[in-house]
Amino acid sequence: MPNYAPSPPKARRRARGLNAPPRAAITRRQRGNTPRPPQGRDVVHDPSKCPALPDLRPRLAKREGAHKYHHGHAVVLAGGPGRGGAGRLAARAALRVGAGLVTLACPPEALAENAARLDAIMLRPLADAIALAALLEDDRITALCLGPGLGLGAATRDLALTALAADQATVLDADALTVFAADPEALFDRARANGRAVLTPHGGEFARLFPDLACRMAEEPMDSPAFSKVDATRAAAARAGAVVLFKGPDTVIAAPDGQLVLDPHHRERGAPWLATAGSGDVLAGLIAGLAARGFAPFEAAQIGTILHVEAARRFGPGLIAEDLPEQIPAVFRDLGL
Ligand SMILES: NC(=O)C1=CN([C@@H]2O[C@H](COP(=O)(O)OP(=O)(O)OC[C@H]3O[C@@H](n4cnc5c(N)ncnc54)[C@H](O)[C@@H]3O)[C@@H](O)[C@H]2O)[C@@H](O)CC1
Ligand SMILES: Nc1ncnc2c1ncn2[C@@H]1O[C@H](COP(=O)(O)OP(=O)(O)O)[C@@H](O)[C@H]1O
Repeated sequence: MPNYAPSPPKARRRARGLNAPPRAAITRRQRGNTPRPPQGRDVVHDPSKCPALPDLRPRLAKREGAHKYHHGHAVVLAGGPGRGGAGRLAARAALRVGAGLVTLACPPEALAENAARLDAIMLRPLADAIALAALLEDDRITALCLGPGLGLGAATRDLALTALAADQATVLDADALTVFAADPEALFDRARANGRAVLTPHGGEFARLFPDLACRMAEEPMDSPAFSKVDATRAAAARAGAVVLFKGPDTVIAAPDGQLVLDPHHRERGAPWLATAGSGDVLAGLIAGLAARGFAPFEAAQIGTILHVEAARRFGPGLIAEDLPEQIPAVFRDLGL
């Protein structure tokens, strides 16, 4: 059971290392005497106005006269019987965000369960990594999402490595990250070669893939400035050769080339109702859907994060993960699409 009693300062700092609070809550002493302002390629959006969204309006709109394949085909891998909910949430999000087609690929024994739950989302049996490699030879498939509900066995590892050997943009989340805890370099080698991967860890997953960076974030600064979530995310992206979206109330997104954005919402426009099971699966699906539509991985991660928070804020209290994809049409309407 989590302990909500006031914690002693050291334990509180350690907790912050894995899921840092907004920087406003970090004292000057914790940051060290020379906090590093955003520099170089850092981009920090206006938190209250989300200026990125109006700019994106024409690009998020569906082109007149285009057919479904012009908007890309996202494939989401789902888990076995009884474990398909996470994949279905991701697939629903990918479809709502505008991918022209979305296919849920699941172990053959889970077909009946998924068939009973899906209509607009297509369904396909996928036995193993060999079958995935064959599926991804179809170059009309433009993005892949895997991890939610997949489990922590060798099969998930094989699926992730196979996905990254293909040409599609690939979003890896949840079990597809945790399964590499013992040898993250195996994941990073393939992600670097792929060049179009997005990793979406929460604090626990980040610490499994980048334990040294998580430890540095948790350390009390002595003589040098504190190592922040921004620093850690940038270092992680460079190491992994992938876009890293480090989730939380203060989401940070970094690309391997040093580009970095903070979630524009995290201070004035927070969405604490997002702390609910499955909301991360929806985010992974939104990013995959946007990547399928042709957005570059770093951009898909940014836009997906913004739409995710806007959808949560639009629904408000009582939000559960299923509600998020259903809010996307309203968010699009708010944008004037
Ligand atoms: N509706 C569904 O079908 C859902 C399925 N899910 C799937 O269930 C499987 C296992 O999920 P788990 O929740 O057990 O795995 P997690 O890796 O999320 O949680 C395991 C442990 O990690 C730590 N942790 C979790 N979130 C953290 C955070 N933000 N910061 C720091 N530490 C954190 C906690 O100690 C937790 O006990 C995954 O495949 C996942 O995709 C979940 O996404 C929830 C919803
Ligand atoms: N307190 C919070 N405020 C805002 N967003 C949050 C908060 N807690 C979690 N989130 C967001 O909710 C999502 C949770 O994802 P994740 O931890 O992967 O959950 P799950 O595995 O259950 O899907 C992430 O996008 C994260 O940024």
